Amino acid sequence: MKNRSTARRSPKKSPLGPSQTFVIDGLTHEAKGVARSQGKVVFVEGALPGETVTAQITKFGRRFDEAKLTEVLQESDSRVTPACEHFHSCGGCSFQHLTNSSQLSAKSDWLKGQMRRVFPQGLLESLTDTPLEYRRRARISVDHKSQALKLGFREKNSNSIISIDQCLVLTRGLQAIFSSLKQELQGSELIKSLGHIELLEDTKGVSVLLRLTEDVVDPVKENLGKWAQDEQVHLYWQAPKESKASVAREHMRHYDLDGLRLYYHPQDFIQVNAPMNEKMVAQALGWLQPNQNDVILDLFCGVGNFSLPLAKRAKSVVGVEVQDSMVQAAQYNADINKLTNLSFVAADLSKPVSKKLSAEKVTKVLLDPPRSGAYEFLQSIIKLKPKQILYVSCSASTLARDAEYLVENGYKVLRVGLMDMFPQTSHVETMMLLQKSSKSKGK
Ligand SMILES: C[S@@+](CC[C@H](N)C(=O)[O-])C[C@H]1O[C@@H](n2cnc3c(N)ncnc32)[C@H](O)[C@@H]1O
Ligand code: SF4
Repeated sequence: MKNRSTARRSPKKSPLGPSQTFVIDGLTHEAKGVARSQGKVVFVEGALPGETVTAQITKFGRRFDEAKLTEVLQESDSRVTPACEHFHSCGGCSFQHLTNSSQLSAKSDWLKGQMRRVFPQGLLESLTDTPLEYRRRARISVDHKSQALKLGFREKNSNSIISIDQCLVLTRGLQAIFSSLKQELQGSELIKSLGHIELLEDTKGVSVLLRLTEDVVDPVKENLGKWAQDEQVHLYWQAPKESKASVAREHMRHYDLDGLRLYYHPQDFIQVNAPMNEKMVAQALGWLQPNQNDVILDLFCGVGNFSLPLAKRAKSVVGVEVQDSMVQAAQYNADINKLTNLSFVAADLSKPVSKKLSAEKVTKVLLDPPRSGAYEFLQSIIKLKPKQILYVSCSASTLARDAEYLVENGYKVLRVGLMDMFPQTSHVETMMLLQKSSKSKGK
């Protein structure tokens, strides 16, 4: 089976051209306005459909050019003043100049386009929650090149770090800790030994992980320890040679979901938007309708975010995950929540899995792969002949590719839902329910 590529070639860099006027008639999913000039497409960052703007070409390409917005001559009704003062320079958000409803319709139009082959007539459902203060995890970069302390995020279209004072998509708890930490680190010796900082907020509280690039003497650590005590924050230190911080069982993090408690290492994957995660898991349960006859495979299961809620309702669940440590955390979560119909397997799903994943016939499969999708494992899923497949995806293009393969192999797309897990950014989370069509029984 050949992996079908979804990549697009970028145009070559060129010096700025003269300012030109463009009429914008579309929007890419990365929030670039689309214009046409002398038969060629031009992407204008920051411009919106319906607007007339002036912009300078920054990159000339064979198929399309890219331009930098200089002035909006005629403004769209969907344009708003970005809530965050860093929006124009920070690479974290791309949609803050659009009203929330226009962001959602732009994402929805884009998703419909991606789904046109597998769900041509289908009505897209959508799940939303608060547009700001939703991120419970952030990775803060540290700039060592500048004299003044620079803690922040990557600049738009660049690798440079810009200093951030307040990030409005972070939970309130993380916003407060970020500014307090920034103050605390002013003039601290620690800065020169810091790779990056990870902020995290969950049911247990707020924590700060410091990735060290060189060893630090105890008094320096103790100073920050005092700050952490005052702020009631848990500190984790990742030593220079560690690929993951060493964390004792009692210092594992946890979050609550569906009446369950899920433990995880502070550097394990968890869904970053807690309210949306609750809604997403509830929707997955509503669409998949697990019942006492169901044997369910939860692929790319992490620490059991879907597996445990499914196991509360199904006959049995098997979770599969590549990282051994997450498999152990997932098994611990099953045990501590007293779920005995749930087991976990460590396996790399980008390769054929030699072991049998379930002793019983699998009736339903849930999969939630990383951005690259699950193309390599689709054949194995088809062989299991599940009645239903629920695909959760953070990349609509790989989802569309994988869904096409499943449709070619006897599945029908019943429902597609957009989940606005990352408001203000161009990222879209999607859920798709597929059912084995009755015609494909022999396959
Ligand atoms: C998008 S996360 C979803 C995790 C979980 N379903 C959740 O909701 O928290 C994808 C997960 O797939 C795992 N993963 C990535 N590549 C994998 C592979 N090749 N085989 C199995 N698991 C993989 C990651 O470690 C991560 O836990
Ligand atoms: S990621 Fe944070 S700092 Fe950056 S633009 Fe978005 S809200 Fe502002």
